[in-house]
Amino acid sequence: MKTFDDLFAELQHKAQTRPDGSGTVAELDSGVHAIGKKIVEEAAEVWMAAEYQSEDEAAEEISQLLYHLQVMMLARGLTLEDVYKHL
Ligand SMILES: N=c1c2ncn([C@@H]3O[C@H](COP(=O)(O)OP(=O)(O)OP(=O)(O)O)[C@@H](O)[C@H]3O)c2ncn1[C@@H]1O[C@H](COP(=O)(O)O)[C@@H](O)[C@H]1O
Repeated sequence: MKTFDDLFAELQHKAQTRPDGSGTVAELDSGVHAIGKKIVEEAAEVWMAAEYQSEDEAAEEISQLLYHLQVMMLARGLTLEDVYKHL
């Protein structure tokens, strides 16, 4: 099973190698403003799923929010350590 750290390493690699067809590369190219809007959209989906949908659906929405947060970290040049030091 993929962990948060595994996904971040995968996304870092995608950002560096920029493979064709990568949604991550496309999202990074869309910029911080667009990524921020995606985070807000996904956060709302987490809220709605947590209130009205199943546990699995809520978990899926949370995974998508975590993904977009990682894309934002990459867009801003942040590492896992930069974030973890605040936990
Ligand atoms: N974990 C994710 C992941 N979670 C969410 N998403 C993106 O978030 C979208 C989900 O949003 P919604 O369900 O709200 O669907 P949507 O609003 O219709 O989506 P859009 O129209 O906005 O694309 C998906 O379409 C993906 O674009 C993800 N995209 C990629 N990953 C993983 O990231 C890695 C790299 O992916 P690529 O860069 O695409 O190769 C792979 O391991 C993927 O599994």
